[in-house]
Amino acid sequence: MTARIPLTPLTAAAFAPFGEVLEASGPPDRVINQGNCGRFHDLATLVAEGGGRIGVNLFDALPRALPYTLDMVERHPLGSQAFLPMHPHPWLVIVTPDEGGIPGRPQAFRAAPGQGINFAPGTWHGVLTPLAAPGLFAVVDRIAPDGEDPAANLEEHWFEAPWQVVEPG
Ligand SMILES: NC(=O)N[C@@H](O)C(=O)O
Ligand code: NI
Repeated sequence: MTARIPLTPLTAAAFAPFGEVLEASGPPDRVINQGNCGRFHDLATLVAEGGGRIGVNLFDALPRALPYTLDMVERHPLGSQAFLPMHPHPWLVIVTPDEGGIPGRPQAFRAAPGQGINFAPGTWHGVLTPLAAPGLFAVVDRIAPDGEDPAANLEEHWFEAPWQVVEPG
């Protein structure tokens, strides 16, 4: 029997050990543009160490279906990574704690439409996982310096036995 990970709602509190949730909830930090816009200010801690710099990318990812087979997680020791959906659908965010350099039990969150996330450096996570098309995201992460070994900022862990991310209940 494959180990099952039930989906839970994405909240800032639950995600806090792994990074930040970016969402326009509650009153804005600032009202700008002659009162026509609410600014939710400075929501993510962006990190690019080791000679890298912060950059903005677009990811167009194929949608996945539930139950979702999680066979690998990865992490980026030198930089943060933010996933900002450019679509109105729920999507999947998977993280695990680090247990002496090895991923622990995964946690799977259903991100609501309008919720983005920022992984702190070194956070074990599943790769970008939309649940509907278009799987279009802005991704703000570390751009490596020319000539850097791709392994410098990408560590992968393949599970001996995959996990199944399932609907709760
Ligand atoms: N490989 C890449 O740029 N994306 C991954 O880091 C990911 O988390 O999707
Ligand atoms: Ni990543």
